[in-house]
Amino acid sequence: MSCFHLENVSYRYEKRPVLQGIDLRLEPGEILGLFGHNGAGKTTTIKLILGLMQPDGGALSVLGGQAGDPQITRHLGYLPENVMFYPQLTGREILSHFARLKGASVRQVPALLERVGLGDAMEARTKTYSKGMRQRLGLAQALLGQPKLLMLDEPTVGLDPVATADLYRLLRDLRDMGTGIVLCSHVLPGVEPYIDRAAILTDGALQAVGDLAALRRQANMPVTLFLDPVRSTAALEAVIDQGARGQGLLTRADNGRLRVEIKAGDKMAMLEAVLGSGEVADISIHQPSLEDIYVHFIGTGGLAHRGGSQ
Ligand SMILES: Nc1ncnc2c1ncn2[C@@H]1O[C@H](COP(=O)(O)OP(=O)(O)OP(=O)(O)O)[C@@H](O)[C@H]1O
Repeated sequence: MSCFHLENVSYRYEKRPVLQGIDLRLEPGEILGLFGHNGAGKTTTIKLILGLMQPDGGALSVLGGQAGDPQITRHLGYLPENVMFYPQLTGREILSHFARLKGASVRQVPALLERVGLGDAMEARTKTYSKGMRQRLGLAQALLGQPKLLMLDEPTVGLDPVATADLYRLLRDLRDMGTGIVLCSHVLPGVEPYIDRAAILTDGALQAVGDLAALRRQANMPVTLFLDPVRSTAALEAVIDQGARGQGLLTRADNGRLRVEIKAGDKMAMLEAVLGSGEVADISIHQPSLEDIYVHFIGTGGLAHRGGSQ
């Protein structure tokens, strides 16, 4: 049973379409990164899955049932982008309150607070919490009742690098125990090793979905080779020109190294030609990163998207 399945889903606020033809599925034990610029439609997608709104078109199922059904909702965990808590209550009191609202056992509260690193602060009022501590409390709230589907909106905002790494480790553990996780963000650096698949959303439409290898294929971006010559960059360049067989590669000498951009499918043939020549002392290969791919799909309109159409 999928954690959720959106088929050709669309949604409009008043008359303005904000999601169009969204096909997206999440399986248990998988972390999906949902990436997009401000206003791309990430939060709207999550709200539909939570059942807070109904799609205007298409079909949506959540944990095999209907979004918004209380029997389904109790198995969902959600960390909103901006978490606010009653300042006069302690972390333990707040989490206990949310546990009662969710119909989850209050007995799990201390262990959950320990798990998110708030064990020592659980009896302190949240007005004394730092932003990162409030974010951790929000995460504990999302983890109440061992959700089968966990959705996190910008979960690393306010976390320092150590806390961010802790969060990703925790998400991995949950994933390994079978939880389906959606991680919404526009902060891409560092997230790549922790997600199984990424979905890239712009202006309410999915541009690409898949694991990193699939996204690289879809983006069809060049691979960059950095080559250190044995004798001279000119001699090495001649080898590359020959290996390229007139394909006109983008080659640039940089600090005594050659930088070559080549289609992914031509990479191995070029490497063989270069290695066989005896002209290369060292090679490093740069594959497009998730960030490169994101920028590719967001396109040159990336800056124009900042702030969305809000
Ligand atoms: N309540 C609302 N009424 C009208 N339009 C809305 C409402 N909420 C969101 N929108 C619009 O819907 C579009 C998608 O918004 P959404 O919040 O889903 O984007 P997002 O990808 O989560 O953005 P961000 O990264 O800034 O949180 C935006 O253009 C936004 O202005």
